[in-house]
Amino acid sequence: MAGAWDYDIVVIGSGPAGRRAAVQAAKLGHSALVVEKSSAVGGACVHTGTIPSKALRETVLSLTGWRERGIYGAGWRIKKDITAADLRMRLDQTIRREVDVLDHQFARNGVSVAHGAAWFVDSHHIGIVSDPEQPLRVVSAGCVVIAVGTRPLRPGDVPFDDRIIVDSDSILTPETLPRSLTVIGAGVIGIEYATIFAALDVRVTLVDARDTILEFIDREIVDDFMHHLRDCGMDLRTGVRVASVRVDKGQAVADLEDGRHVCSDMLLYTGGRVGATDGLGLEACGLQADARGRLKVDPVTLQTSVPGIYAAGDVIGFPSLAATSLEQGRIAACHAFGCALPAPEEVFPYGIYSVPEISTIGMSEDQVREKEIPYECGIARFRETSRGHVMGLGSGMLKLVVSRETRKLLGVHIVGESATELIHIGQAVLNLGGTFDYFLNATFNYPTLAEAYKIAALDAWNRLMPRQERGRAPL
Ligand SMILES: Cc1cc2nc3c(=O)[nH]c(=O)nc-3n(C[C@H](O)[C@H](O)[C@H](O)COP(=O)(O)OP(=O)(O)OC[C@H]3O[C@@H](n4cnc5c(N)ncnc54)[C@H](O)[C@@H]3O)c2cc1C
Ligand SMILES: NC(=O)c1ccc[n+]([C@@H]2O[C@H](COP(=O)([O-])OP(=O)(O)OC[C@H]3O[C@@H](n4cnc5c(N)ncnc54)[C@H](O)[C@@H]3O)[C@@H](O)[C@H]2O)c1
Repeated sequence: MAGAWDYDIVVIGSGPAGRRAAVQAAKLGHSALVVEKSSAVGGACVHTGTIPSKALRETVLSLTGWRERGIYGAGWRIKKDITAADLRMRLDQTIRREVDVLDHQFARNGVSVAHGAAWFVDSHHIGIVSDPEQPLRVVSAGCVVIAVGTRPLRPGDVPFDDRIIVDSDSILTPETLPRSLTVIGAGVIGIEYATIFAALDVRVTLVDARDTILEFIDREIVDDFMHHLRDCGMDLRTGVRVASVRVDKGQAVADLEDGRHVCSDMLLYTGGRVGATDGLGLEACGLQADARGRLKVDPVTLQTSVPGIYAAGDVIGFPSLAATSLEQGRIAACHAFGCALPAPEEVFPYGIYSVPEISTIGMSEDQVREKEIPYECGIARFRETSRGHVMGLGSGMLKLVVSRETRKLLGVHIVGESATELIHIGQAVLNLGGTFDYFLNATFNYPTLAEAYKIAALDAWNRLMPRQERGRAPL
């Protein structure tokens, strides 16, 4: 391919999907150009999504002393008056470091970067405008990866002013911290921000049209989580739509369809996201996005209906995670250059960085029941572990779902401190097709929260084996 085009591959967007596609292509010996319309690389992931929300969470947990309250009491605070500037400081520093690492990664691997908005002139030519004063640059490409991600959905009837009515981008730069916050949309983004602000002692009301939240998570874990939300004073209103949103006397007002109104200092609208495909000139290469701006691809190769044009990351929809976007970028680049495709992982974890964290992998109890697989569960509470005592944890649980017939691990579900890290132990056993005997027989570091795996496995074993047979059963 080399020589026929300016670049073997042009990647539009420098988020997780674009970054991984470009570096993978370079590692395979191909020339790659990343076009990024923002002034810094990293995508929504680094600048407005994953990383800022996690940095904000970490700042709130450390400045409030939230993790220590189990020891020193609910009134414990590290810093009494936390300001918007306090939150911004760590966030800016984290973003700067992430951008530095990415710039260096591109430079090291010989990936070229052009800052400017890209669009299709035709299926092998990409126009780039970096500055309206500068002439248009057109580059030719052997293949193209569309990795433009998504942006917050901003319905026309919601009067966003990025001060009182904000979305998940503008909530990162508040002038002052609100004393009360209404969050419309209890998807993952809404739940993460609602719980982060609740940990700051902000009075939070969370509204969602659906009757239940986090439908894809095991119900027992969600019930435990909901108990936390209510315990920290959050007003949770499910099964009710927001009819309209307005600003009245400097306050945000959400008028609910059930006739009630919710007033607060700030309102965060997190009712979904749309693919950033408008302005890409997709018609010039024969592609069309759906109503939510998303593109259809072959799920195995990530190639669109136009040969040589791929799409990866949030722009192709579910599961819309940084973790999966990275892998999709790699798969697209490998396929583009005829390299053997890595077998896709059978199951991947979900991590929700709410306060407390939730993480899950494999089948929930409801899913196992639906499939009529004979099963048993084992549960461990973090307060049963010595590490939990040392940390002052009064809550947190780990649940294993195992097959009665094969003893295979079917699912792991965790709510509580370090859930998003602990899940990877279960992921390894699950993806290697292991049984829960692994946890029964393994020696874990002590004291650790990982010990909860052993406690839960013993609980499952107790339930599986009638008491009189336990002495004869192999452990
Ligand atoms: C608040 C929030 C929290 C999140 N938390 C998590 C989490 O904890 N864990 C997790 O796994 N995922 C999380 N996500 C999801 C994660 O951020 C996304 O899955 C990931 O960023 C998607 O990567 P991407 O490469 O598809 O696109 P993006 O990261 O969105 O990057 C796309 C890039 O393309 C650029 N672009 C767009 N159009 C053009 C154009 N025409 N020309 C040039 N450049 C263009 C954009 O400027 C942008 O830089 C979160 C998302 C949000 C919003
Ligand atoms: N930790 C993570 O992995 C993480 C974190 C954040 C985001 N993400 C990704 O970002 C994506 C987008 O998340 P999201 O939370 O924006 O979208 P979402 O579509 O998951 O949730 C939007 C919610 O808003 C509700 N809603 C919409 N309009 C409403 C109205 N008028 N009144 C009441 N409720 C209304 C919907 O019922 C829905 O529950 C997710 O798919 C997720 O994969 C992942």
